[in-house]
Amino acid sequence: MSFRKEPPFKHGTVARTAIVLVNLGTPDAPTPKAVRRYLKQFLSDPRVVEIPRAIWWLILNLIILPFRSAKSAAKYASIWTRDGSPLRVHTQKQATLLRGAIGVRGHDAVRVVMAMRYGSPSLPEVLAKLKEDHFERVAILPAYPQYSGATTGSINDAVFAHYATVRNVPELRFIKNYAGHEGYIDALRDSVMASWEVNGRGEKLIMSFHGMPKRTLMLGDPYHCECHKTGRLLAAKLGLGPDQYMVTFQSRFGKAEWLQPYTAPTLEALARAGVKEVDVICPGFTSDCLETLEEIAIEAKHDFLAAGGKQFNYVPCLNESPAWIAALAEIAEQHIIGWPTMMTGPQREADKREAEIGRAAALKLGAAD
Ligand SMILES: C=CC1=C(C)c2cc3[nH]c(cc4nc(cc5[nH]c(cc1n2)c(C)c5CCC(=O)O)C(CCC(=O)O)=C4C)c(C)c3C=C
Ligand SMILES: [Fe+2]
Ligand SMILES: [Fe+2]
Repeated sequence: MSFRKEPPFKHGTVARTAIVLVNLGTPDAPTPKAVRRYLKQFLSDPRVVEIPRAIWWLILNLIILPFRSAKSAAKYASIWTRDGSPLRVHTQKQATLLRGAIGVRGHDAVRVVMAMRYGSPSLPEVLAKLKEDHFERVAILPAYPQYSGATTGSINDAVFAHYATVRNVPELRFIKNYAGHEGYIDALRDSVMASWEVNGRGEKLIMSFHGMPKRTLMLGDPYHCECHKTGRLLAAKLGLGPDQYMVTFQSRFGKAEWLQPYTAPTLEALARAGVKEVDVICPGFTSDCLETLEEIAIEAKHDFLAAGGKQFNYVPCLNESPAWIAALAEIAEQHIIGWPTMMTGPQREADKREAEIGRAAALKLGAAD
């Protein structure tokens, strides 16, 4: 086994801290070719589809990719922006704003970068660049408030796999979840209240989370529980009783049963039962993306209105909301605690002294020039 080439060792280099904001990933373009490439990588991940590999390879390559790529590309085209895929645009902006917010909190030597689990910028390329720039402490911050094996677990796999190819591995921290973090819940509450102010208040607040196969809940994945925790806390912050909100699950993929109740049929049933106005928020998505902008704000809205509903208020994702950026900074800060994050004079001096001691010891051993 050979390892990646280490950057040239230099005594006196300050060990630095980085935060990597990691999101799912998205195609590079809204074209069948780019969507196919993205879906192939995404859906080949055994954390995402837990079907025996040989059988799944046939289904994926002979059925899903040939048929789904063009259909999904058309959907992506309907939400694409001048700057690219909304998911990537928002995640990049969040990383930049988080850098500012964490700096203001006194951690001015911290670098914040974004990476994608699938597609670009890929985790291996981002982690390799941090290594090149001598970041010796790296915190992995998934863009998912609720843990699932298919999302956060898979990010961790990719980080472990990358560092398995590295000789001098940095110190690492992995943020698992923040489904109940007060700053996150407050930011969601602010979004709902802002929508209420502009659109008025619907009869029910639907909190729609991305689904997962039901089987994963039975096998011990905490995702379902964490979604309900977020839902409960958000409802409490808004003063909603149990009959004023619902937690639902969207984006079912494949034929197996997924977590229930499903978002779209629930909305249609509500419309048929006489509910005229709903508010819909997707708290598990921290950036607007295909699943929120197309599946909810376009498709689900259309279906709700077609079933007799009169007003569908889509509450945008947290995106770059100041309350969310502040929450992200707080979450990150709680996890980099104890790491050097400030470029103070004494810190620099201490680093220099430490480097001199190291260099002297290395010289003695004949391991430095
Ligand atoms: C927020 C958490 C997410 C979980 C949990 C999740 C599980 C999961 N997803 C699929 C299949 C697909 N998801 C797709 C898009 C997509 N999924 C998430 C997030 C979660 N997925 C996001 C943010 C997005 C949008 C990406 C974007 O580019 O905007 C897609 C691709 C789109 C499409 O073709 O419909 C698929 C496929 C599975 C199978 C799964 C759990 C097992
Ligand atoms: Fe998904
Ligand atoms: Fe979808």
